[in-house]
Amino acid sequence: MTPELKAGGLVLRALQPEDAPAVHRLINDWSVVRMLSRLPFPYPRDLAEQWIDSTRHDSAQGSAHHFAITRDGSLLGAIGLVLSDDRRSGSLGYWLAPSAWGQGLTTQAARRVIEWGLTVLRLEKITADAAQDNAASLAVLTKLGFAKTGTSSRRFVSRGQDCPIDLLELPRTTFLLEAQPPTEAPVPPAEAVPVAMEPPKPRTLLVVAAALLDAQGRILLAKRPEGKRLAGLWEFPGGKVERDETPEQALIREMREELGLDLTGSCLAPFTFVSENAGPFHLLMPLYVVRRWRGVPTPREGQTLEWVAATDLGRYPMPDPDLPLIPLLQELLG
Ligand SMILES: Nc1nc2c([nH]c(=O)n2[C@H]2C[C@H](O)[C@@H](COP(=O)(O)OP(=O)(O)OP(=O)(O)O)O2)c(=O)[nH]1
Repeated sequence: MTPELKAGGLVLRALQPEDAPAVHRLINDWSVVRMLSRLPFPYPRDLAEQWIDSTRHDSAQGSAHHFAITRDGSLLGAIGLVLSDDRRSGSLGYWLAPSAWGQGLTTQAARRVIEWGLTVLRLEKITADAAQDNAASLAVLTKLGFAKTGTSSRRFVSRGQDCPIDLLELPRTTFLLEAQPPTEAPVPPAEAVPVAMEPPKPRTLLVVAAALLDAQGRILLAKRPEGKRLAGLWEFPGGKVERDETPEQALIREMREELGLDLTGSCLAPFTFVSENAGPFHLLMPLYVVRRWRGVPTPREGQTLEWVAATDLGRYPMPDPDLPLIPLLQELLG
């Protein structure tokens, strides 16, 4: 299913039948239609209804995800990812009403959809194309890190002619490596910065996490909320170790802040650790196994919580560094 995503002040959500009048009004504009290859001009009202229906069907099948781009409840445009048959790549398409142009909104919406596609859907790359005279769209794609892979030509129904198009591609690694570091990542003290102008080394981020186990041996996973880095991915509850904390103190604090649990006096059994390149930083994450605590896990930071059997862990999209933990936990709990 197509989730709701947040991007700055924008809400990206599945299209609804009630959107048809607004979709029709906004697309039925020469400056929009002339850049969309398959649509006629004038754009008939029933095509808007048919298109919305088809997006809902695609979403149920998982073959494509189309989002209405909305701000304060008003529809401004749409953006979508059509997946390849093997579901390893997605083709990005979008349109925005002229009244919303020039505010960076397409870039904002596209960045969030791309991030979601590359992390939650685990796509390997995103492709896109644009008419060569669509300078605004090509600028957006370049800003997002897309690189031109070739050219082609396509029939534009509204223009009644074949037009040259640029083909572009954004590999998963490019996008994830260019992601901004989290704002609260520790900054090395000034005296530790070498004077020589060497390229900056990846910073190591120390994060503690817990595999909380219930009486049936299920593990508590938390889905990262919209607005955070890696939103929509499932993780082991935990967080960054502050400068003056031990990992165990940090874990006790995080469990209280995130889940309302009291772990003081509980056995915090070190299980294993992750040491992985996580894009903008290097992640060092000890994982503790915890079977006893006081309180009932309650999502206090907008997360979604689920108790998951070890055998089902693979069904929950997780950050890359967590993947090796899955077979280890399955072995522990098998
Ligand atoms: N808690 C947790 N974090 C993980 C896991 N896997 C993984 O890559 N991480 C990353 C995501 C974050 O970049 C970082 C955890 O930091 P955090 O949860 O305290 O902070 P955050 O980025 O959510 O953001 P913020 O609260 O500082 O805004 O470690 C995991 O299984 N559990």
